[in-house]
Amino acid sequence: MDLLTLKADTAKDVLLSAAKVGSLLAVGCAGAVTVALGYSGIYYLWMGRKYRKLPRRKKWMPVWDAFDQQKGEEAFINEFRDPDQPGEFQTVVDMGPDFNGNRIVAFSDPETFAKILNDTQTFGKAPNAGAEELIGKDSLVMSEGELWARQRKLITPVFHFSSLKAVFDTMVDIAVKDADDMQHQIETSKDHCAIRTKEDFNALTMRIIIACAFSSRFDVEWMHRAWGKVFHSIFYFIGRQIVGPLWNYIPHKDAWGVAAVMKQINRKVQAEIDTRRKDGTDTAAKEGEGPRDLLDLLMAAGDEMSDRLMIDESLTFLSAGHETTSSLVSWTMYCLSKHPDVQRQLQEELDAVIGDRPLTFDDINRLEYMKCVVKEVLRLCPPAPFLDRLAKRDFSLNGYDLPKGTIVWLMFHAAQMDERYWDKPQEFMPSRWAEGSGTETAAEGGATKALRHPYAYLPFSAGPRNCIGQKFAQQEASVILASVMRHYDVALEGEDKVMGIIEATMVPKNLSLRFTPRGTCAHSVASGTTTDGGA
Ligand code: HEM
Repeated sequence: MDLLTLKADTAKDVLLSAAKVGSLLAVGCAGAVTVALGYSGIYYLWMGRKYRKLPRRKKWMPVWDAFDQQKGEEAFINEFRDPDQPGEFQTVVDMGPDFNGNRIVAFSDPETFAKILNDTQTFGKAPNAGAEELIGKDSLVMSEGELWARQRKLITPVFHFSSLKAVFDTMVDIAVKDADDMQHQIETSKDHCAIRTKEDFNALTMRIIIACAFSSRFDVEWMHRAWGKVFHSIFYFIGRQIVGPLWNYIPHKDAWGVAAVMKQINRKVQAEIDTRRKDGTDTAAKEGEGPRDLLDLLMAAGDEMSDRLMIDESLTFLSAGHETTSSLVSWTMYCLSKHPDVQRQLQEELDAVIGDRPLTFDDINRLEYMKCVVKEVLRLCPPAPFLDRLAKRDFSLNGYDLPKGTIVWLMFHAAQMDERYWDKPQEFMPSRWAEGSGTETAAEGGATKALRHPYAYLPFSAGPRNCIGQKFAQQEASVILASVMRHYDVALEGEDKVMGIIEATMVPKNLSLRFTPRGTCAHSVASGTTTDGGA
């Protein structure tokens, strides 16, 4: 009996002590969190005084935009319009704090873009924990300083003219096969049309990058679904910024789910590189037996590149190489569906330049009107509407002295829509790019109109860190457009509910397009908005 009482007393004591320790820990943690929050608050207010002279955005916290995706990119940039001159944009706006506490300041004028993009000592890449994990912090896109410079030098030849020429036939084969699939759908559907959405163009550009960069060695359907999961999950990237690596262990599809998919993608790319090493195909490419694809070129680029870097660059090709181009193709098809006369002019050019024979590499350069159409789409609906940079030291811009740690946003889309630099910026006018129209920038070899500024048009950014894959993307978009538009008309399916929203790029939400053989569908090319320049 005594023994039992003793045992019960001991158990009670243990429970009481555990409860005491527990409450002490809870109080300790709460205290630590309060002190940390208090300290951050004071620090934030202290730093905030450095931004007080800046014009503030009406809705101050950019954080809410991430949760408020439905309003679309156009509504977002319209908030920056100058209230007194609605055709122009405010050149500088204090956006408020980012998720990690850094203050965001948005700039919208070309002069400032030029200063920021060419000063890599002051403005570095902005931190993006999720993206770093996805494509590696040492990859060309994410790295900085000497590591970046070395990689840029090594990778530049991968996108040389000769490489683009080498992958041209592969691009054409895949685009033609897709156009043939459309024909099959048209013949078998009761409406005699083929329907395409943004997802379909996404699968197509994924197929092309997997063929050009990895000799079709990955399962396209799987890769398309896997990247789709990652890109559609904005909360993964927000969660990683706020919570850090612990976010990857939270049992939710936008946390652990995305982290697991990214690991699988990584493993597949690693396995492909290992296989090439084992089979000796990397050595064959190095010894001049002819590289088959972009990964071979990368592996032949030099022994300086570790396996890890090779994987990171391959992941960059896969991610940057399909989502951006599919946005460009989707937006172009959308604009053509809204402007039947532009569509007709493009088709007439395709007939005149290519006729009935297969598309060749030289044709792409001769399709002048198509180039104008693509340039205009990149101005009006840019897949990369803005960029961010982190200030590595104190800086002065637009008459404001701002501190190290500021995140600067470069609002390319705003400058591309600003009346100070563009005639009727709201209108889709491919003809503004025609030679002799006076609107080409100096960088493109044309005359610079007083109205224009070379940094008022930056779909691929500019300066040392401009897009290395821009020629590849333009070639790919041209091949797809030529292969489809020479045979089919495009029209919107149903009402126009399309709006640009930001995922990994700016994508057309609610896009559904109807393709019919040329001239067979009265409402496709014969109706709709009528002018090059219509609203
Ligand atoms: C329409 C298609 C594309 C658009 C609009 C686009 C846009 C951009 C932009 C704006 C940047 C600058 C990013 C920054 O500085 O933060 C960039 C960088 C980059 N892009 Fe593209 N891109 C496209 C297609 C491609 C393709 C097809 C590839 C590769 C296959 C590619 C690979 C890269 C790489 C590696 C960088 C980083 C360059 C560096 O930091 O040195 N891009 N792109």
